[in-house]
Amino acid sequence: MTSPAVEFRGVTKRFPGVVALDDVSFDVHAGSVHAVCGENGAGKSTLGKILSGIYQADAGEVRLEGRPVRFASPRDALAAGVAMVHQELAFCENLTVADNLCLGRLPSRWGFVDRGALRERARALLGTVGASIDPDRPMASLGVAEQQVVQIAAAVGEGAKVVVFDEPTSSLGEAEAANLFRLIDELRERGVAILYVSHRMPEIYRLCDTITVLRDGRHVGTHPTSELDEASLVQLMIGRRLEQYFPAHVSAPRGEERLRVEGLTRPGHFEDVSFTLHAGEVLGLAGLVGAGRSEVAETIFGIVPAARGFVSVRGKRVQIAHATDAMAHGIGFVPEDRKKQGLVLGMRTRENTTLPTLDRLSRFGFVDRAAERDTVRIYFDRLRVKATQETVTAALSGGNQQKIVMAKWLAAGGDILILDEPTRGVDVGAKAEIHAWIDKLAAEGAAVLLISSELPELLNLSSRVVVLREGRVVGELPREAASQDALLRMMAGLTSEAA
Ligand SMILES: Nc1ncnc2c1ncn2[C@@H]1O[C@H](COP(=O)(O)OP(=O)(O)OP(=O)(O)O)[C@@H](O)[C@H]1O
Repeated sequence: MTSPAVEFRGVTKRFPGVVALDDVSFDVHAGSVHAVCGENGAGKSTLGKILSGIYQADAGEVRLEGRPVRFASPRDALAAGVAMVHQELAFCENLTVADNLCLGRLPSRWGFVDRGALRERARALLGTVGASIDPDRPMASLGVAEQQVVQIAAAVGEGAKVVVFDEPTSSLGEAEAANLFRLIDELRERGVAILYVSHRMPEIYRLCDTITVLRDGRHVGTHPTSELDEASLVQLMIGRRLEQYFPAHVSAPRGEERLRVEGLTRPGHFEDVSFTLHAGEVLGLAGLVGAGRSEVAETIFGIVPAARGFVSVRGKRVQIAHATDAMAHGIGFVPEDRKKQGLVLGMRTRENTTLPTLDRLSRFGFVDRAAERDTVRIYFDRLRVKATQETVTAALSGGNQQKIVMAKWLAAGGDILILDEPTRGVDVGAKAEIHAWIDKLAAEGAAVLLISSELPELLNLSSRVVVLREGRVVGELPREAASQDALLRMMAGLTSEAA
């Protein structure tokens, strides 16, 4: 019998104060897509990083086709046939697509790089994954989906036998995700073994043949997908049953107008955007990637000013030139890109959580540390943040960082909340908690503007959905009329522009 493509044997990895992986053993087979599931901080990314040479295990062994391997770097792993597809730019940004695809084996003639041959090789590689990206484009000009396609082409070009994907769809729209799934199916057909880390249930069930669950760094089971239904999977991950993903709505009558946006325009990003947001409602903002949703949110919060248009808060026109102006008007903002806008990664989790709240927690100019700790404890417990209050935020897993951004704005208690992809990268238990929280906030009178690429999330939580396409508002649907299909058609421009 042939050996499995990958065998993890007793793999253990410690970071200061935490055992990220504790004696993990399981096999991954060639020609299969193998999901790795678990709560935030369970050790999923760490496992992928050990396999692809970014981290080294403290104990245990990884075997590739039966042979023990120990990679000192991603380059080592790639040479042995293991590639990782990253969410963030993993390439040299200022080089072209072709340079990046052929790094390490640049074709040369008489001592010079042969640009023509380079371009041809890159084009051929991109062709193998059905992509028609111009090889001369600088990497930095590519969107996330295109960058991933280039990474997959590079992996195929290197003859990778194992490819690790870590939450690859978290920044993709529906169409881009569908394209990625097609490519992953093709990799499987070629006999590649795929390790697939994700929190998104539908895609795990769409793609994966086998599911491994980690909890607190320990292996709690490996099962064929066909033998593990969703409820059992969730129970394995979080150690308890989860009754519902979406809360039963606590209905709140629509109250006074809190926010009005009129003719808001940032040329090249969005044009003439108008809507109102009322107390007690969750207003969904839908659109494809690039439709301008996040840009509108950033402008309302004062991160990038508008060229034209007005914002009114509680019936009065206001000038919001900086985030501090927005906060003074009771606006809170959970941004899409937590690393750039949501968190100071070098700070402790406690400090990040109470940044907007320090005034309230201070007396005579001194922060009341006990009150600060109590506040933080409440939100960390409810969101089940897996870190101490003193942990440096950079050391947290991605999902736990997202929970800190949520905790920060929930603690700040503004009555207008803009949430841009609030559950991105968050595990299923905390996701349900955040959903219930959004619903409760609205029931208690907050006005919530919700941006989410996960349509079920948007549809279940919003009382109305405004649709943006190419920077313009193209329609509005009340909850009763907003089906996934109707929204997708509107987002893609396949329907009349009815309001
Ligand atoms: N470089 C690091 N330094 C210190 N601690 C780390 C580091 N990387 C990970 N950890 C810790 O190891 C544990 C596992 O993290 P890991 O990123 O593997 O989790 P995960 O399952 O991928 O979570 P998520 O779903 O949130 O991405 C966490 O407690 C995390 O804080």
